[in-house]
Amino acid sequence: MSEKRTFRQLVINPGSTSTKFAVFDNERCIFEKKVEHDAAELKQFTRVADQKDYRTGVVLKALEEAGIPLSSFDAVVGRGGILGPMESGTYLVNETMKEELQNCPREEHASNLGGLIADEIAGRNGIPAYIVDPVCTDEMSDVARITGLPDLEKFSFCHALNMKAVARKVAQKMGRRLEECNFVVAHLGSGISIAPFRRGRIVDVNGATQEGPFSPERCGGLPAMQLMKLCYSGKYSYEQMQEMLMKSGGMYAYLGTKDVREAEERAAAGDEKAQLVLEAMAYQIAKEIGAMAVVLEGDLDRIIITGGIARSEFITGRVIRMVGFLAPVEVVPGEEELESLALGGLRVLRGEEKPKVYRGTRRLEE
Ligand SMILES: Nc1ncnc2c1ncn2[C@@H]1O[C@H](COP(=O)(O)OP(=O)(O)O)[C@@H](O)[C@H]1O
Ligand SMILES: CCCC(=O)OP(=O)(O)O
Repeated sequence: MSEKRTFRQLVINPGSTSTKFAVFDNERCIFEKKVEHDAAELKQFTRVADQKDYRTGVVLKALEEAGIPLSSFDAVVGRGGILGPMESGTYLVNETMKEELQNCPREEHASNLGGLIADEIAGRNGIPAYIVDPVCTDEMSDVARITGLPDLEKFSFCHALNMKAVARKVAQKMGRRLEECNFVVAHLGSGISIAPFRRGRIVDVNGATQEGPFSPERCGGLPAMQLMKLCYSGKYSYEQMQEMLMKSGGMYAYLGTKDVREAEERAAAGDEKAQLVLEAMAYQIAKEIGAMAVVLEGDLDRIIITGGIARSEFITGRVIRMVGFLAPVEVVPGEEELESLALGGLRVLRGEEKPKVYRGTRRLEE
C-alpha cells in the first residue's frame, strides 16, 4: 500500500486583538498558539495593513522558538479579508489581492492581514499562500441585495469560514454532501452571522456588522430614523458612532461586559437587567433564524448553532424553544477557523480542488 504524502501548512487567523496560528500535518494540528496584542502596541499603526510586519514577526518568532523551520512548510494559509464579493473556496494570494488588501480594502478589519502575512511568509520559502472562505464570501441571490434605498446595496459579510466548515461537518454526519442539504447556520460569537444555506450556498445573511441580532459587542440592526437622528445630533463624532456600533454596542452597552458567561452569572444571581438583555439577545437570534428559514421556504434539514455563545445553555435553550418547530437543531459550540483554513489548503494541495483566482473588486455599489 502506498504511503499518503504529508502536507505541512502554517495557518494564520488575525483577530482585532490577537493573532491565532497553527501548524498542521495534513488534518493533524501539531502546534497552536494565540498571541494577545497589547492595545497600545496596535494603536501605533494607523491602518490595519500597517500591522503586517509586526504580526509577521510575532508568528516567525513563535515558530523559531518551537523549532519549526519555514522550509518544512508546503503552504501558508490566512483568514481572508474584505475584498470584492467572491464565491466560497480556496484562493491563491495573487498580486491583485495583495494590492487591494494593502491599499484599498472595502473596510478595515483584522482579517485583511491574513492574506498579507501568509504571502509574506510563503514568499520567503517559494511556496503558495492561500486564503479560504473569506469574510467577503458572497453567494447571495439578487433579490437579497435590494435594501429599499438604491444608494445602499446590501453585500455579504459573514463568518463564512467557520459556517461553511461546520455545515460541511453536519452534512457529513448526516451521510450527505453539503451540496445536498439546506441549513440555517447561526454563528454566535463577538459578532453574529445567520445565513440560509441553499444546497451549500450562502444565499442571504445578516451583515455581521450592521444587521440582525445585537451581539456581545455590536448593535446589529437599529431603528433607522432614530439612528439617523443620533448621527446628526452632534453628540457623537463619526469615529465614536462607529466604535459604538461595532465594539461597544449590543450586550456591552447595556451590561458593561462582552462576556456572556458573566451576564449569565449576574442573571442567575437575580440581576433583572442582565436577565432581560440575555433574553432579548436569544429572542433576536431566534427571530433571525426564523426569517432565514422563510428564505428556504421552510425546506430545511437542520438549524445549526455554532460559535462561542453556542456553549451557553441560557441562549441555546431559549433559541431552540423558539425555532425547534422549524427543523432539528444541531449545536456545534466554538469555532474551527484554524482547522478550516488547514482543510481548505489541504483540498488544494491534494489536488481535490483547484485554487480559485481573485480577479479584483466588482464593486456593486459603483
Ligand atoms: N461556556 C460559555 N458559556 C457562555 N458563553 C460563552 C462560553 N464560552 C464563550 N462564551 C461567549 O462567547 C463569546 C465569544 O465567542 P467567540 O466565538 O469566541 O467570539 P470571537 O472569536 O468572535 O471573539 C463571548 O461573549 C463569550 O463570553
Ligand atoms: C463577519 C466576519 C467578520 C467578523 O465580524 O469577524 P470577527 O467576529 O472575528 O470580528
